[in-house]
Amino acid sequence: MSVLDEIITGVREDLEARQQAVPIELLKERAGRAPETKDAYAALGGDKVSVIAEVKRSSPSKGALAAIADPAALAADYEAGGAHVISVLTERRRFGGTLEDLASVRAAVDIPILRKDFIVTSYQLWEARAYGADLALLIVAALEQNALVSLIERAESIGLAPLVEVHTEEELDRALAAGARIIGVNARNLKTLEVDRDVFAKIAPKIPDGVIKIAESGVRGPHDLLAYARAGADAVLVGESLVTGKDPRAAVNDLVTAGAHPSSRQERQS
Ligand SMILES: O=P(O)(O)OC[C@@H](O)[C@@H](O)c1c[nH]c2ccccc12
Repeated sequence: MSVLDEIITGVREDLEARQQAVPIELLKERAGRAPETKDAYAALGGDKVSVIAEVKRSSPSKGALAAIADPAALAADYEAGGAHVISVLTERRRFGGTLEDLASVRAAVDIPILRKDFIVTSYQLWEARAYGADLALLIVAALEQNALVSLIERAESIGLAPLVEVHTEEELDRALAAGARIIGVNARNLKTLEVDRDVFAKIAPKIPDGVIKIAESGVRGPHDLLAYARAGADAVLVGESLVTGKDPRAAVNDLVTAGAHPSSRQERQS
């Protein structure tokens, strides 16, 4: 079994317990009372390279990263540093996240929030909406094509922007065929956990104009953001280097400043 398969097996078990505890009708009611979602396309658009800052306690590759007793305070720091979107890991077993983290971050920031999890059923999209997310991650490697198509449609129909994650050209073709408008290229292979920062540059030229391109994983600082920007990234998604650093607000601000710098834009256009 690959790491991804193991994670999904655990996710399905936890999901079953939540489905027993909270019937979908109740979740839909709660989602219906949630405020309108924030515009993720606007937050990620424009000439700048946007920064998506992640709340992540641990990872399958590195184990414990940071305790993060107060995810809302961390997210508020990210926002104060200029982050454009916050990503909240809600997977419990390998990443140490919860839906309560999502709700408390929602109460603390005004920018759009991504629910980062291994979404395999629409129940999880309703959860995302009920707990305050504006975007939901859909991982192509974790989904059959018909499930991918229906989850994209369902997400959009309830006001969530789907961020569709790929790691190979074949997965990109599936994402595009399914109608993805925001595509994340993960430098980390979720089946082996290896990081290859060159994957973005290989895949990005095949993503059509008008589709938002996000480079995920492996950003250590402004240097990596600029390299991804030169390869065509509209945004970067950064976790580990922010949660393990001393000053997350300053670290986000350094990234945001690099992403706003005109020289990086000129390089991107040439
Ligand atoms: O911590 P990093 O290397 O900055 O990576 C962040 C993010 O890209 C990573 O957490 C991630 C990308 N896709 C995922 C899918 C599931 C879980 C986690 C992820």
